[in-house]
Amino acid sequence: MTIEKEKVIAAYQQAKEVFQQHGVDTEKALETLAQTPISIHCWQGDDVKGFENPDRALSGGIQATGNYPGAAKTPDQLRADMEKAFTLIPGKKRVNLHAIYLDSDEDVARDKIEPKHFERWVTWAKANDLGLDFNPSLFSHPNADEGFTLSHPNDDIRQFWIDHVKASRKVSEYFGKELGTPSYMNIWIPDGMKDQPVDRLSPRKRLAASLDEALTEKIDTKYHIDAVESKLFGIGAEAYTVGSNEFYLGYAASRGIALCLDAGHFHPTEMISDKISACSIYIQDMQLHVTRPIRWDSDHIVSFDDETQAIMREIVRNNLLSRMSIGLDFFDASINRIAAWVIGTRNAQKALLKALLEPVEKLKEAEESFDYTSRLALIEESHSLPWNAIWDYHCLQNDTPVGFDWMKDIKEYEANVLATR
Ligand SMILES: C[C@H](O)[C@H](O)[C@@H](O)C(=O)CO
Ligand SMILES: [Mn+2]
Repeated sequence: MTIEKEKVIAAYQQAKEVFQQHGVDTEKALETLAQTPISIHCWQGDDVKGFENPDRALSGGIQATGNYPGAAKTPDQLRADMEKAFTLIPGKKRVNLHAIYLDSDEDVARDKIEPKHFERWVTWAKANDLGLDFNPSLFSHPNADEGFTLSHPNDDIRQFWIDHVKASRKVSEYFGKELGTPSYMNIWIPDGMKDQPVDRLSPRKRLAASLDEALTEKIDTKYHIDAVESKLFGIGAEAYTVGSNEFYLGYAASRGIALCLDAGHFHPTEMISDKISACSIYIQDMQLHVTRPIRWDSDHIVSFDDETQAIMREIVRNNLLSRMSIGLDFFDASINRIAAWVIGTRNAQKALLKALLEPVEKLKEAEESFDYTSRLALIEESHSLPWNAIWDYHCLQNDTPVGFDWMKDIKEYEANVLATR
C-alpha cells in the first residue's frame, strides 16, 4: 500500500514538534543522516565469489550459505544489482570493493593488480556519485590454502601477499584521487590454526613485519586510509587467530593507522559498541563492519537490533561521526541479495537516525548530576518517540520508497532480471 505524500509530511510536522519539546532539532538530524555515507559491500551480491576465479570455493574460514537464485555473475550484473538497491536506499552511499572484484578482460595475478583493472568501477562510481573503499583479498587463493598469508613461515608466500597489499594500496589511492574522497582500505587476513598452537608468537611477529613492509610507502590520507581488522576465530581457525584484537589494536595505535571493528569478530557477549569510545582515544580513524552474528561470525543481514542501535548511539553521543567509516559486512545467499542490501543498509541508517534524534544533552545533564532515575526514564522514553515519522520523511525527501513500498520493486526486478540469469 502506497503511503500518501501529504500524510508523511503531516506526520513529520507533528513528530518534529515532539522532538523539539525534548530539545532535538530534526532538521539537523536529517541533514547529518543524508550526508553520512554507508559503505555498502559489493560481496553480498555474489556470495563473495568475485570475478578473478568465481569457480574457486570461498576460503578463509568464512561462509555464504544458501542458494537463492539470481546471484550476479559478471561485474555488469553486480553493478546493475547495486544500482537497483541504491534506488531503494536513501542518502549518500559508498561501495566497498574487494580485490577479487577486478573488472579486467585478462587474467591478473593477485600481486599484479593495478588501477587499470578497476577503471570501470571508477567510471561507474563517478556516474552514480559514489565513493569507493577497497580491500586486498587474502583468501580464496592457492597461496592461502595452508591457513597463513602475511604470517606464513615461507618467505615467498609471505612476499606474494605483501606485494598484493602494496598493489592494493595503489588501487585504493587511485580511487581516492579519482573520486575526491579517501578510500578506506581494510586488511583482513584469515591466518590462524584449527588446534592449539605451540608457538603463538612467531606468526604474530611475522605479521607485524609483513604489514610494516607492505605499508612502507607513504600515501596521502586525502586519498587512502589503511585499516586493519581483527578477528577472534574462523572456521578451521578455531583455536588461534594471528590477527587478534590485541594484536591489531596495538598495531594500529603504534603505526597511526585505522582500526576496523567487525561486530561479529568477538566473543558472543562482547560488543563493539563498548569498544568504540576506548579505541577512539588511541586511534584517529575507525572503520566499522556492521553485521549480525548469530552464535558465531555468521554475517547475517544487519537488523534493527539492540547492538546496531548501540553502535550508532556511541558514534553520535561521542561526536565521532567525522572519524568513522560506517561499512557493512554480511553475505546471506538464502534470500534475494538485493533485498539483503536494502534491509541491512536501511536498518543501519534507521539506527543512525534514531541515535541522531536522541536527547543527548538532557541525558548527559542527568548523568553528570548523578540523576540516574531521569537518565533511565528518558532513555526508555526516547525509544518510543516518533522517529519513524522522521525516517519516512527522509525517504520521501530522497526519492526512495516510504515504508514497505520498496518490496514491490524487488519483486519486479527479481521477475524481470534475476530470473533470466
Ligand atoms: C569479505 C570480508 O572482507 C570479510 O568478511 C572480512 O571483513 C571478515 O569480516 C572476515 O570474517
Ligand atoms: Mn568484516
